[in-house]
Amino acid sequence: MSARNILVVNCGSSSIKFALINEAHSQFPLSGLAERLGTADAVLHWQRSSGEKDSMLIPNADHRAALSQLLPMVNSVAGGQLHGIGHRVVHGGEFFTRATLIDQKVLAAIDATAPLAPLHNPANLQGIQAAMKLFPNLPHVAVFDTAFHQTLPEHAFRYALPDHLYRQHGVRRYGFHGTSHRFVSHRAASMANLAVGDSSWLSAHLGNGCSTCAIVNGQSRDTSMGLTPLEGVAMGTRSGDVDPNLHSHLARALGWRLEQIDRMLNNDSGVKGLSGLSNDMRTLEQAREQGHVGATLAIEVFCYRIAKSLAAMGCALPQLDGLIFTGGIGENSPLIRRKTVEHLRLFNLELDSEANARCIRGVSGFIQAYGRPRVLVVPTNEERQIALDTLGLLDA
Ligand SMILES: Nc1ncnc2c1ncn2[C@@H]1O[C@H](COP(=O)(O)OP(=O)(O)O)[C@@H](O)[C@H]1O
Ligand SMILES: CC(=O)OP(=O)(O)O
Ligand SMILES: [Mg+2]
Repeated sequence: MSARNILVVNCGSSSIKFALINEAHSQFPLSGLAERLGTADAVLHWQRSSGEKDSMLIPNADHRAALSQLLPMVNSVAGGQLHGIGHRVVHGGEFFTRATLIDQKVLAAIDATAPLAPLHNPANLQGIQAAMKLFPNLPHVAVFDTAFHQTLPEHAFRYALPDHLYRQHGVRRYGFHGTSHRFVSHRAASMANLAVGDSSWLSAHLGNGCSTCAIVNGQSRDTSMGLTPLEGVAMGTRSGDVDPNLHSHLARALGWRLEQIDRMLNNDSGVKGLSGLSNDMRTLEQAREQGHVGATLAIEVFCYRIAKSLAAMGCALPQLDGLIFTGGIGENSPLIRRKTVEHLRLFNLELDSEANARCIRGVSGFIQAYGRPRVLVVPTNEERQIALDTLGLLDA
């Protein structure tokens, strides 16, 4: 059998990453990114393995409009030979502990979990439905962010709430970004010459959504996100942890409705809310350089909360083999890495500033000042991991 082509579609909250992956080659024949979706600056970038790049503006395109531009391009590069499509799905609840072939029942289950991931599952579903329409005869596979965290021990996944809320209503911590935390912990182990099955890591996935994770012997043992991708550290537009009484306070004191509170916490908070400027870390870093007070504060809060969350994750580790930075911010921002690690002196962590500056734009490496504990920058590759999981399912 000749090497198979898999298209991976990763619909994030504000972006679509896509990659055409051939199982025999490490390079992607075609990959790309549609970003700033839903804004006037929406743009589609793509790149061939030859290095040839191009882009086009797609003003105000949503996920569906962006996909209808890129899917025919993918099919043509694959010479009409696509063997399957792997879709990132953020919330799989307790229904899905591994990659799953998508049928009407699976679509309904993804839809049913949408209220728990309002920024993501609807985008993921749009991606799946648009792709299924264009390629009705291909197998479509869902790979869930939540699946890797199904190994959390019960003391980590339960909230201190009445038992029936879990038993009857599934109210528990699920965790997200599992595909990324899994991928980077495998890479980190191989970079450090350690066995995945005998190593312990802290991982910080810092993108638009941000989460931390404790990984022991290849399994997730705790993670900062919970029932929904809102819990945990501060993010681009999401608040992360707040006092649970905030909801009733806003309702009683200010007369806010639930939808208003939801929108504020998911869309108008995080570094965007704090800075009053943007959710884009590049913009905030530039504004901070120019003395913008809100951007400066947003960056301070962002880094302190990540450090605090990583310190808490340390409870789940028998020892620390290394701290991994990944995601758009984790892979590209020496400033955020430095300011985060400055709060982690208690763990004997310190960065080498030259190594820290060098690890940007896809360059991986060790950035700690001394031998141990290690601090690593590891570009995530959710797309490759999703393709591997998709092929694994097609083989099974
Ligand atoms: N050079 C950079 N410096 C700082 N932040 C960056 C840089 N490049 C990208 N980012 C940030 O990465 C974030 C997006 O991360 P990404 O993982 O692509 O997001 P998503 O969660 O949508 O997949 C944005 O806040 C963006 O500003
Ligand atoms: C779960 C989540 O937050 O995903 P993203 O980082 O793509 O927004
Ligand atoms: Mg992401």
